[in-house]
Order: sequence, then structure tokens, then C-alpha cells
Amino acid sequence: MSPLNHRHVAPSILSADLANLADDVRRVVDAGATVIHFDVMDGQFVPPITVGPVVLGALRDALPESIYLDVHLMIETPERQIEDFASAGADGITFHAEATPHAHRVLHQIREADCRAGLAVCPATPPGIFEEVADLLDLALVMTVNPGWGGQSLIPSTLEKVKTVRSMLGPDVAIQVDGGVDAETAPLCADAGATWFVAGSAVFGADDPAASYQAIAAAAGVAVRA
Ligand SMILES: O=C(CO)[C@H](O)[C@H](O)COP(=O)(O)O
Repeated sequence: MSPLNHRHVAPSILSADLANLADDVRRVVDAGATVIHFDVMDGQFVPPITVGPVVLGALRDALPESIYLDVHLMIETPERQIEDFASAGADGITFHAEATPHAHRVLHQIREADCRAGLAVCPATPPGIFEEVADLLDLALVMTVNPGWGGQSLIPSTLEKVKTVRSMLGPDVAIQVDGGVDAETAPLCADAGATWFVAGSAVFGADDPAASYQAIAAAAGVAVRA
């Protein structure tokens, strides 16, 4: 069964210790996480620059094959990079509607590269584009903060957008929320219709990332193995 049919909390590497990335990620994998969110920023689409396919490949090699690497491209012209991330070991690739006029083509390109295809919208972007490409979407990412930085507060109006997207796309598409997700806000996101919950600072910024992952997972209604 596809991981997209299940609820997941996906710890975001953005708030991990990048000098000890594999060790940090293993702590949450040992606590039950099966999806890891890999944030890619290019200094253009958003001001910060993070990591790319080389680091993704190193993380892929350090983790069990069963771990789903969920790549979130916050980069301009994502169509230039899809194959590199797919070859490096991405399981799913999500790009931003604001970063290319060619969303339909890029979703095809991602599936042709044997990855699950995701499309993201920023808080100020209307969600209608999801309807236009619904048949090509494995995952719809509704940004609950402005992309670029961890540790921001969830923007409450984005929950209305999650509700709109859920009624637009029906029950079967994974809807992901990203930004300001913690044990308090995850149930609000779940009530609005989200099924994939990205959490960065609430997991890796906590004293005990494993316990924090499990608390958010419980709050989001994610089944975590004992
Ligand atoms: O895409 C992102 C920011 O653009 C990230 O996934 C970010 O790590 C979310 O962080 P937090 O959970 O701390 O709000």
C-alpha cells in the first residue's frame, strides 16, 4: 500500500543538526517516523540556501530503503533538477506552483522519473491550480507559513485553504501541511483535512526529538508502532 494512503508526520531536516544529519534522522526513525521531509532552498525562490542532491544521496545511503524521502523543492525552475533528485534517491518530489509556469509538465516529469508527484502553494497563492492538475497529483502541499525558514507560527487562514483543497480533491489525495506544525496545531490541520504533517523545529528543536515526534504523531492521529 502506498504511504500516501496513510497519515504521516514527516520530520523536516531543516531543523536537524546538519553536521550529524544521518544520526539525527535515525533518532526519529527509531521512534517510528517512516517519512523524512528534505527541504531544498536555492537562494532565489526563497533567500536561504540549504542542500541538494549530493546530500540527499548521502542520506539515502545511510537510511533503510523503507524510509520515504519526501523532497520539497523551494527552487526556481524546478524542471531543471527533477532527474538529479530522483537519481539521488527521492521517493516523492514536490515543487512550487509559483516557481514554474509548467506545473502540468513537471508533474508528468516527476512521475516519469519514478517518483510520487507533489505540488505546493504558498499562503498567498489561491488553491485553484490543484483542480487543474488533479489527475497528476499524488500530494498537495498547502504551506501553512511562508516558505524559507523553520520556527514560524502557523498562519490560521491557511487552514481554510486546507479545507477547500480537501473538498476540491476528494478523500484520496494526500494533503500535506508544512510550517508551524506541533502537537497543538496538528489536530487543527487534521480537522481541516490534512493527512501529511511536516514538523521541523517542533521535532528537532525539542530536547527529546523522538518523544516530540511521537507526541505530534499521536496528536495528528498517526498510527505509530509501539
Ligand atoms: O518548508 C519549510 C520551511 O519553508 C520547512 O519544512 C520547515 O522546516 C518547517 O519548519 P517548522 O516545522 O519549524 O515550522
